[in-house]
Amino acid sequence: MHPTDPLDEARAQLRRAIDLLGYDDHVYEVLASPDRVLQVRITIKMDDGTVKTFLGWRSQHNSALGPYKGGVRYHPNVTMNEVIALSMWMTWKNSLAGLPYGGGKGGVRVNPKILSPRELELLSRKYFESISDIVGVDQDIPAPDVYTDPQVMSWFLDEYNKVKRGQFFGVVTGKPVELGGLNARIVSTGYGVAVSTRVAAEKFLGGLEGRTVAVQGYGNVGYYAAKFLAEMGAKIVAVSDSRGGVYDPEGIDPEEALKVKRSTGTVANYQGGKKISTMEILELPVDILVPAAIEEVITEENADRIKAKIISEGANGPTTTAAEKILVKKGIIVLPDILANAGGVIMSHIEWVNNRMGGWITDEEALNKLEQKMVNNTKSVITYWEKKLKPDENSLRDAAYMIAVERVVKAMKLRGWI
Ligand SMILES: NC(=O)C1=CN([C@@H]2O[C@H](COP(=O)(O)OP(=O)(O)OC[C@H]3O[C@@H](n4cnc5c(N)ncnc54)[C@H](O)[C@@H]3O)[C@@H](O)[C@H]2O)C=CC1
Ligand SMILES: O=C(O)CCC(=O)C(=O)O
Repeated sequence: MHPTDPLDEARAQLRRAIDLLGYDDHVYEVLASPDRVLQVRITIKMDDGTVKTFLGWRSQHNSALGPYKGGVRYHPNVTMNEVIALSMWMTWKNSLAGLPYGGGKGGVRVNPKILSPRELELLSRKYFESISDIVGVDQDIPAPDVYTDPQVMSWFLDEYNKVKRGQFFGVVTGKPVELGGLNARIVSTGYGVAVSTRVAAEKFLGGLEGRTVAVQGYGNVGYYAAKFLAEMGAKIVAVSDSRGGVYDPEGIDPEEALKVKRSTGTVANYQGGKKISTMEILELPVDILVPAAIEEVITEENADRIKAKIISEGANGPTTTAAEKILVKKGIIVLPDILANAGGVIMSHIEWVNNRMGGWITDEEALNKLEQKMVNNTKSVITYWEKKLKPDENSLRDAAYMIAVERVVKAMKLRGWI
């Protein structure tokens, strides 16, 4: 599925940061592998009476800064190495965001779209029961990722509370409001992408007003990124999902595109404009490109044909290391995933703190906090890049990684681990 193993990509990024920071090889060795990966077998009885087995994983990469934190992905192609890579990216994302969390991630190799609601519930409960010994409010806190949502989080929470015989509402985030979640969590990753993009557009494009945007992937992150970017004055001209996309230079209404996706299964049926493939969307003549679907879509093969001036990574790992070298040469600004899509986990942290305090923060307060953090973090990464690196040789990812890795290494040293 991936041109290269995502774990190789994650390690190449780490290697680069370690070299730029001038750290010894042993620091790379410590961080190149997760602390622990648990593989679980999930067997369920399907509605038709057959018995099916699925594999799942929870990878805990590093906990120097705090409990492991990161989402759970349900996808037919997910692999253990992908989950490990995603958990490593969580370590850097949480560190860069200044959150008191380490990095973790989970995955189940399944196509949830073909499961009945009962089958999905059983699978979710069994997965969480199987990992319940290594997760916990102060240990490892899962959340939603691709094809998991607040309902799945509710089953996770309930299963954990049954197994542990208690009321541990902070064991997962991204829950429905009735179970201690925040409505703001749903919009938070896409909102964060939009805020970070706005800051970058102000700096590099003279503003966001009227700037054209293409969004690949129209799920939680892609839709809300499109919605908020449009509200901030940008013009959405292309959207796509796994079944295809649409390009209309006259502009696309994000709400209408969502309605079309909900009623027909894909945004490709949006009326007007022209149909495009989900890979063609990456090469359109737009100001801003938001990959918000899966890993490794911007590669050595297509990087040279990318015309956007800013790429804002809603997805985790959409750009390969080889592709990024080409983009840097072309002067394209890449807002790296660990910066641009941190809004979700920042909001998760607000939810977790609120659960632990028995608090009642409002969505408005939570979104204001999120906006502030995204603005400050984006500005800090850009300033670091301008002051300490060579913008014609180094990417913003280099700057983001250096800040993030340095914090983790300092914490490991303080704790006497290295
Ligand atoms: N949900 C969250 O809070 C966060 C998600 N992310 C990342 O954002 C990305 C998207 O996640 P969500 O929006 O949560 O997932 P989602 O399940 O809500 O949506 C995924 C979207 O991607 C599309 N898609 C799947 N395969 C595709 C392909 N090959 N080409 C084009 N589109 C494809 C799907 O049709 C769907 O529209 C993932 O990389 C995820 O790890 C990152 C940070 C937080
Ligand atoms: O909110 C969380 O903890 C999960 C976020 C996540 O999985 C991600 O940022 O990729």
